[in-house]
Amino acid sequence: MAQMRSATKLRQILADPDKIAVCPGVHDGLTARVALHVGFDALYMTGAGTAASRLGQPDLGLTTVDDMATNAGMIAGLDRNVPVIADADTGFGGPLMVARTTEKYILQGVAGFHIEDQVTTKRCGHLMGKELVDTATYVARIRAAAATRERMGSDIVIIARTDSLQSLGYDESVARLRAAIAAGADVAFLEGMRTKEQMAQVVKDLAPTPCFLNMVGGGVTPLVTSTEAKELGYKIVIWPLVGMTSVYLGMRELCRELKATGEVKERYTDDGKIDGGVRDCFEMCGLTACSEFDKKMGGTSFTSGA
Ligand SMILES: C[C@](O)(C(=O)O)[C@H](CC(=O)O)C(=O)O
Repeated sequence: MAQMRSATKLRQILADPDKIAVCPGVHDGLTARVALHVGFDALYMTGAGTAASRLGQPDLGLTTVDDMATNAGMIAGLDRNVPVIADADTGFGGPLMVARTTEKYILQGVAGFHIEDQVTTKRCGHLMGKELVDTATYVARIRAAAATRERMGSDIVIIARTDSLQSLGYDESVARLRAAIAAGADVAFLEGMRTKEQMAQVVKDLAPTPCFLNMVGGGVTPLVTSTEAKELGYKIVIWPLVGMTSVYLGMRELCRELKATGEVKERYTDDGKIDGGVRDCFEMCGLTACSEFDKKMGGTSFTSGA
């Protein structure tokens, strides 16, 4: 049976008045596997986490389109039933480059992606000193993405992000989002909101276009629960740093333990099993499914178990 495209699935969530896509941020195969295992309807591939995990660098526009598209595609391929929304930063250049970016994201099986109006040497939306391109340049990026979607017969969800709140204020940001919607964006993302009033207002001002909410721990936007986000009218809420923060804290804890004591003690579940040991991690990544597939296909690598 043909599988429904992940973008179509994401569109169904957007169209369902009872639903909101709650997306943990993931940045690699393992963080994506954990999020899938816990059971989310959609995932978010964070650019910040991709820069940190693949390059060991902060979110300053250092990743290339191939860093991002390859990472997004690997994550999207782990479970094609779960749509992946991926960060596409500025689209990585002018209209021609944005078209290439869009094509790559579509071919990688990404369900939705966001493009913003920062200059190419962008930075995290929650840092100070962001610089913007003008509205015409921004709209050309969105138009190029929409034209590429059309040319490829794709229904990938285009999310227009604006970073203009910081320097140009609310009214100009809403005007930019309206212009992006007119150019073919499906979803609006006002980055760096500072008050709950703004968070409520933008949903009303842009209705019926669905809105996207970014919950960054330690960022400038007040954090609300996913239930509150839904009550405010948001259709997608991302928690982009879930993967990056947990790897950072977990890695730091175990490194400190090893440095201080010369060993890392086993962790146990409540029922006394080793937690997070080698077998657990491999199972998380599909060990049993791999060995069963091999056997079913007539392979012999796992006849004596694994
Ligand atoms: C959403 C975001 O684009 C990301 O890369 O995950 C970042 C998150 C971050 O750097 O804190 C952003 O908000 O710019």
